[in-house]
Amino acid sequence: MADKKLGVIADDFTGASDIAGFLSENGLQTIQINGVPLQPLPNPADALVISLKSRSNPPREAVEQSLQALRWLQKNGCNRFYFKYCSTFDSSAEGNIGPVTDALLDALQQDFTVICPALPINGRTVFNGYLFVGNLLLNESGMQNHPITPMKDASLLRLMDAQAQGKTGLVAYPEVICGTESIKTCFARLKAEGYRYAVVDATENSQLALLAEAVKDFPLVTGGSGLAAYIARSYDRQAQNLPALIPAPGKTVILSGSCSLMTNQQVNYYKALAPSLALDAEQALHNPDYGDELYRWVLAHAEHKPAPMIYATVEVAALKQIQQRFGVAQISRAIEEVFACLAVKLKAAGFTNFIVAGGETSSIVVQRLGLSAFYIGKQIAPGVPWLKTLDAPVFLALKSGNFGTKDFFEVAQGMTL
Ligand SMILES: Nc1ncnc2c1ncn2[C@@H]1O[C@H](COP(=O)(O)OP(=O)(O)OP(=O)(O)O)[C@@H](O)[C@H]1O
Ligand SMILES: O=C(O)[C@@H](O)C(=O)CO
Repeated sequence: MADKKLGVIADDFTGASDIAGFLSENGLQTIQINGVPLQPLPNPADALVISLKSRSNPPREAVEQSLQALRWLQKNGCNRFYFKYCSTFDSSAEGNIGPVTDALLDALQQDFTVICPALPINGRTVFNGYLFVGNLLLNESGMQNHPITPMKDASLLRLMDAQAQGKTGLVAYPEVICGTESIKTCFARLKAEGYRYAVVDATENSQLALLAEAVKDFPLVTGGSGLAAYIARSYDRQAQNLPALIPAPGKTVILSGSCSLMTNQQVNYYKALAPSLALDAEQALHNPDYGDELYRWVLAHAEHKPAPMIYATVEVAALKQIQQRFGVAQISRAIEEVFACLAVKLKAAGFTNFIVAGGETSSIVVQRLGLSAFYIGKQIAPGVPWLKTLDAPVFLALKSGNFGTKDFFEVAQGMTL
């Protein structure tokens, strides 16, 4: 077990840094990589996390990218794999989680795996196969209004049945709490009955610890970052001391492209502390000079402490209006594009610390910054570590939409050296 190198395929960049943060905090030397590299990584690691931007892609593209990632991880010594998706099971109408899971199972010549998005520390729990956010069902939690992947059903069994080739069964709470052997017996029964995936209930970390033990010999596990933390613990490494990876003081910017409930609170809180500018959706779509205008505004406020913020974040009613007016895909892409161009210009102007909110937004920003890979630093909030690029003093915090408390942007900057 201890000699198995873990290869993670994450379907977005905030999700990748989420799992990388938990692996690292629980003792695994972890490197997060931007996409599928062209060459091997020289740096030693217990876990390699490939960040893809495949969550909202057409399923065929997501499958292709995930298989490329798998092949690269295999070539680079990984012999145990984790498909990381969102703890709120974010998937498009067609759904990518099912097809990618099927493709990875086939490539690894396996016929069974688990589905476990639970992340209790951030309020994501699974009971009787239903996914909860706090005490609300997923489809009543605000996630039903997600800009790109609205989640209208909380049943993980139904969601998987709609997306995947095989049958999905359940390992229910009473069987989980009986312990690892009980979970393994359920797996054996489900396999014998022709099920290909087992949704596993988990309402607390203690159940994730039992599950981590039960999947010890699985070549492929799928889930959120909660289970991964316990898989890392089972490697029995010493937890790492990470203070060196807190960013040095430097020019900092906050780019918020998330419209989640929590990001709305974080943006509102931060607006009272620092210069902030709302990104205008229409300008993003129609004004080719808009990125330059935002760039000049950020430069004019570069010395302010705490750092300036550009935000596209709006509440759900405004978001719906904007989407109806311009089209969901068009406006999402246009806004992401503006953030990406802005980040590139700011890096060229000497900005070193980027705090980005939103998975799609973070993914495009990091892709365009062209940073190859990252060491994992301290967690600012559960699931959001500071990242430092392998080869330059550039630091990133990639915040998943609903992660962090309302003072997240302030707390992140308070951690600089
Ligand atoms: N004002 C807006 N109008 C329309 N679309 C917007 C607006 N602001 C942001 N968006 C788009 O909404 C999407 C938000 O997705 P993103 O993944 O970045 O955030 P999130 O879903 O909250 O984060 P996560 O996936 O980490 O939970 C992006 O494509 C972004 O461009
Ligand atoms: O699992 C989560 O909630 C996050 O890491 C994520 O994937 C958000 O994009």
